[in-house]
Amino acid sequence: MQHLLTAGAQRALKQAERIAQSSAAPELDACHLLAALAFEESRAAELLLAHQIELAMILEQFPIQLPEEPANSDSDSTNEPLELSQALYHFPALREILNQALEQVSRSDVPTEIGSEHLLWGLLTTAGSHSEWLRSQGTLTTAAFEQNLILQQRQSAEPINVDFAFRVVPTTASDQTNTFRTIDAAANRLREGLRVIEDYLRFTLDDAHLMQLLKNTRHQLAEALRFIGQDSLIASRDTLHDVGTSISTTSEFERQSMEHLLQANLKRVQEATRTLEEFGKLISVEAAALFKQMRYALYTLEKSILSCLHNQRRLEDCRLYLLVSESLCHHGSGPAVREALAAGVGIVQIREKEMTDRQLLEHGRHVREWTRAAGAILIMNDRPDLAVAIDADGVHVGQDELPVREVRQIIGPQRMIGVSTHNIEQARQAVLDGADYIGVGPTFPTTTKSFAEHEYAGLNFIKQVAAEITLPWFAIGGINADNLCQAVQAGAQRVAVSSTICSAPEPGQITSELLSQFPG
Ligand SMILES: Cc1ncc(COP(=O)(O)OP(=O)(O)O)c(N)n1
Ligand SMILES: Cc1ncsc1CCOP(=O)(O)O
Ligand SMILES: [Mg+2]
Repeated sequence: MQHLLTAGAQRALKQAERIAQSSAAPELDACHLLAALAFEESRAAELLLAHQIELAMILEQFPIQLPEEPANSDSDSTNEPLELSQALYHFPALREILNQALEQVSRSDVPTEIGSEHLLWGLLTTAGSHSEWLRSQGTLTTAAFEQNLILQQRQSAEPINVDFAFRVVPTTASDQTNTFRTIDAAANRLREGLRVIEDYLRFTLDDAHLMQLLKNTRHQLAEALRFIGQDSLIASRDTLHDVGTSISTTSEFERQSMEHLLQANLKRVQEATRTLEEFGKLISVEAAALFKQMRYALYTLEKSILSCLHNQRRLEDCRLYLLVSESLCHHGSGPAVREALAAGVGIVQIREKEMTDRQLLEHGRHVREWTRAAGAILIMNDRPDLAVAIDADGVHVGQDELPVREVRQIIGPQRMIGVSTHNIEQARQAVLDGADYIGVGPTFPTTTKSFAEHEYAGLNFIKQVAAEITLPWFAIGGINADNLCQAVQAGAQRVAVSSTICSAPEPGQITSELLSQFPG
């Protein structure tokens, strides 16, 4: 069977060769490929960034010198398919890495070409200083990597491709100066806008995860500007004669709220990256590619920040989340749900594993009536289709169930999506995927759902999430009136329980007891 390499993987291999040459290395080795993967716009680069590994860190660690000249797009043409056997022949020093990449591809249940992400997998799983270093950095582990790989494959994101074919290099001195001048102004706008957003994330939202993502964008800007040339930018700057500095609209000085200010700056940075990308194409394709990556990252960041604010408002009064299962309730789920609602539960999930669809539909419609009457939120577990059928407010999905983007297609833009998470990487990913809230656990041992011993995320996971995520989240798993205070002390502002309320002889009374333990 033939195994082909994607255009991205081919580009990375060729770039690795160029890096080995410019570094005056006796031969191509793994660290050159690592730098090439981070350098090239590729799925591997996205994965590295997702795990907080940047090109600058690689350059600091390994004796690498990047080529001064950008890659020549003609000689690096990647239109010809490249077979693995050819790659093994041309790059014998990378044989083990290519073989590992092939092994990872063979695990996929759909026919897949060997992409840059598989080369990165090869780097991570072959022995050497490159893999030792990779594992010691950021959050990259083989498990986390595989998880992300699956997510990337599921999302099958189109590779971001800058339109190199239309590259027109400015020829006159005046065109060159004006191009650098435009880039300089846009870079300053971007830097300033990023700073405003960062300060908002730091002092108002207090979200360390989103702040880190924004910081990554700032580093990327510095990296991209290296391809442009700082000296040319400064030399071309002419603020005194910039007609834009004297034109201002009153709207520039009006900010009705903190959120308005935030949104204006989110738009500002996106516009600036677009200008950088377009004018950057005239100077450096590498820089243009990085600007494009940044623009996409900023769209995702905007969505994550705004969704965080929106969902904080939606779940403001929800401290206690009840997962109701008929089999756990002594007197039937009806009395349990109604009593818990009367005592102040703000959100109810229908979690039934045994009911037929017809039963679920009928039961769901009843719970919908009770929750609506109480002004509470109703979530359907596992089943986006039934969430729509009973007009629930949302659906909750686990790590092995439909991903957020598929669920969104089924339930529409208004309903909420909750995602279960069992470690910090999953929690960060759920925020970026567009979850409206996350379940965080299991916190304590539980008999309601089986977990292997090692799967107990415990209070440490609660602490990690509390330290960096402000999208609403619920600590879950084995929480009762005796241990709830430990979850709260670890940083949980919201908790989800099932058996503690369902199996209680007086569900209303235990609900009040749990609620009374939240501060304020
Ligand atoms: C709020 C909340 N958090 C976590 C879960 C668990 O979901 P999942 O992992 O899909 O397991 P099941 O509940 O479906 O068995 C949840 N349901 N709710
Ligand atoms: C569904 C689920 N997901 C993580 S822990 C858990 C069980 C929650 O039930 P209980 O509150 O009875 O432990
Ligand atoms: Mg589930």
